[in-house]
Amino acid sequence: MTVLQARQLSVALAGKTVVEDLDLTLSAGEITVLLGPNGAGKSTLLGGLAGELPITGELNFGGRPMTAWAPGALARQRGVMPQRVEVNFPLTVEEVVRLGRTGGDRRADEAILAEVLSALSLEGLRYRKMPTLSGGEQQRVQLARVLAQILDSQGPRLLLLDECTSALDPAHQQLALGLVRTLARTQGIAVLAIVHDLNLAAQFADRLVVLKAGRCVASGPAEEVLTPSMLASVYGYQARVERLAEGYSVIVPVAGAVQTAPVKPTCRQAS
Ligand SMILES: Nc1ncnc2c1ncn2[C@@H]1O[C@H](COP(=O)(O)OP(=O)(O)OP(=O)(O)O)[C@@H](O)[C@H]1O
Repeated sequence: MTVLQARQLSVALAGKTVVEDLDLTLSAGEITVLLGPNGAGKSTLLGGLAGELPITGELNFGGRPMTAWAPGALARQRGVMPQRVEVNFPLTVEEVVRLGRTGGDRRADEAILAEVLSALSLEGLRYRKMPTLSGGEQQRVQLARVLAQILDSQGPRLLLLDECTSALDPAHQQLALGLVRTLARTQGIAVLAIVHDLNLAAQFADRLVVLKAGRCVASGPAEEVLTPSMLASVYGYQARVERLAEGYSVIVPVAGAVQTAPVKPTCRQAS
């Protein structure tokens, strides 16, 4: 089932069109990973889909134009995790996760709070103040907040995740993306996630969309899209793609392909 459909979508930033003419379909239960080099327009696209940046073109969510949705309803159906969230107020972990709840049924709020804290190994940090947490701990709290926002809603649901595992150690990356995948599958949530780690993308994506200079240059299943020629042409990255028995691929940099500029001494040597 299609949850989000964009046709000929363009997104502008500071008066400049950064993402251009993009067609995108996100389906219930699927994780679509958005790849592309730094500055390709990935966060800008997410900002456009999240309603934070001006767009042109067609954007439908749950079969209705995005603009037809009331803000309160959208908040229960669409969770957005930006790349950087700084919490400088002395809020506790549980207070931040509660921010994701729009209010209503208190018993449901408590149950969801306990569920997401447990699923992201945050129970022991529940009463800690945010500014005292490490970067990875804070990132897990932000993911918990976004999940708590939409978990018990009915109807079409969408998660937009901008590098939600960039600060996590490998075990917590597996925990977080494994949880997102399980929730997507069991609750029919459509997920669009920006992931720079190609191995995580290969492991967790049902579909990849590759952006370069604001345009989609490839899309499809990882085994079709993640090829040495795509990595070379899009990233200028020389790598092998090895298929594992587990059913996904790992990307291995080609030895000796790293180009480094010679470093010239800029300081005069002390004589
Ligand atoms: N506030 C801004 N004003 C003007 N240009 C901006 C602004 N923010 C970002 N840009 C530019 O827009 C382009 C796209 O940025 P965007 O953050 O969408 O890229 P990205 O693909 O998410 O990159 P990264 O992988 O580095 O996070 C970049 O060239 C960036 O320099």
